[in-house]
Amino acid sequence: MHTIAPSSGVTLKSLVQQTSPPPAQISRFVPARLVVQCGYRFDSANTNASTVNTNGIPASNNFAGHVGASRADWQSSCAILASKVVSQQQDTEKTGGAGEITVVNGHKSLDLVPLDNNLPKPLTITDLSPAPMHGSQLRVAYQGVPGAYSEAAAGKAYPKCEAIPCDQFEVAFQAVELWIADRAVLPVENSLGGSIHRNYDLLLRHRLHIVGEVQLPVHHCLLALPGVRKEYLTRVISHPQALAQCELTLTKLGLNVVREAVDDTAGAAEYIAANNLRDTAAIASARAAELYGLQILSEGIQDDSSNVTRFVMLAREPIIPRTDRPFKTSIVFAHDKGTSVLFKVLSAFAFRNISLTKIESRPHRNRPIRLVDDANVGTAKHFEYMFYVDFEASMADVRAQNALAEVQEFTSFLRVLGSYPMDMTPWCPSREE
Ligand SMILES: O=C(O)C(=O)C[C@]1(C(=O)O)C=C[C@@H](O)C=C1
Repeated sequence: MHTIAPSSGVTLKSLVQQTSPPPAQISRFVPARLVVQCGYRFDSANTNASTVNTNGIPASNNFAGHVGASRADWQSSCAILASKVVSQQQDTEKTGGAGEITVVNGHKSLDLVPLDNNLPKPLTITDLSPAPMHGSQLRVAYQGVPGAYSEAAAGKAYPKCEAIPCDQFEVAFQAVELWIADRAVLPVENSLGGSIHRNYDLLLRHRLHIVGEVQLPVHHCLLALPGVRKEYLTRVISHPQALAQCELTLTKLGLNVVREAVDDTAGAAEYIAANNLRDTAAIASARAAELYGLQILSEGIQDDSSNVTRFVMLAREPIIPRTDRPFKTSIVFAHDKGTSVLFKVLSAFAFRNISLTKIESRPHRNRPIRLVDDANVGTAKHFEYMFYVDFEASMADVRAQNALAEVQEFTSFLRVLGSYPMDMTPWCPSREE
């Protein structure tokens, strides 16, 4: 796998104003984490998504339909984002607090840091120009910086790909929608930390299709600058999932440290190196240690040696489902009125001997609460959900088609997110990341 730099030099302003070609050189000051506050709706019609046709593939797959109503919508979204990004950069410049982690939208974010290496920089929303250079290699977007587990997952899913780092999950989705990348590889769940809810929400909001899955053994290390001893540490930083996956081990190590969340594991390592932080350690991969010149203080610090993260591969087009190898299908649906709807939906699979591998519920964004009046006891507030279900069958299998036809009768909304080959790679601890 190769990594490439995102299409450099395209400022958000130039994208919005459609002016002259981008400058060849961008500033060496790159945001370790440029936090873009994506409060806009990219495609408001998404939750009324596609209908299911006879082979189970969502009928609507028109590119223009993916990117909001028009290019003007996209540009005005960019203009709003541009002003937020610029004002945020100015704030950061004013405070100039390298070494400090600030809180933005409830998340810790890292300040601008000078960086002098040749590693590809993560795509930010400002890089999303729909004029990619198209080589022969598959371009695969992932969230994080080089050395992130997601980069390893991209390489496992597409061994000869060009991996494109993105600073947020949202940007990875948009990179595919805007043809900057051909695929995105994003984590959806971990065996210790559970679901990555953000990606479930984004799967619904965007119109990409799941075309595969890949499971990556995740082997965490505690990293610090060369010469730093564990006793000197006052803080451990990492992705919230990585902190969760090492929670018990960190306590057992007896470190007197605060734990702080950042956007990705390798980004934490990069941040320590860039700011020469001798009191801070990162939880990240051995590859991140190598890339950012850190030493490994402890290896295998995840609470379970068989720690594994499941990633999905996303594309603009669905793949044609087959029956000659094990397939999985992912759907999302919302309740219709009536009783025992969830039971009825799950029964549609049980009666056909189709195994469910996962069920996840998320708040129904358009209708989070339903009020039910009872004359005797008052008004009850019921939470409304979107249910995500994975089941072990291909949409080419008539059992799955019949099950979904039945599910459609009980639900107000149903979308097939993808029907794709299951990752059947045998468990092999020696190939841990
Ligand atoms: O931070 C990284 O290195 C990532 O690739 C993200 C991520 C995640 O989102 O779960 C991926 C795998 C591990 O579970 C920990 C973190």
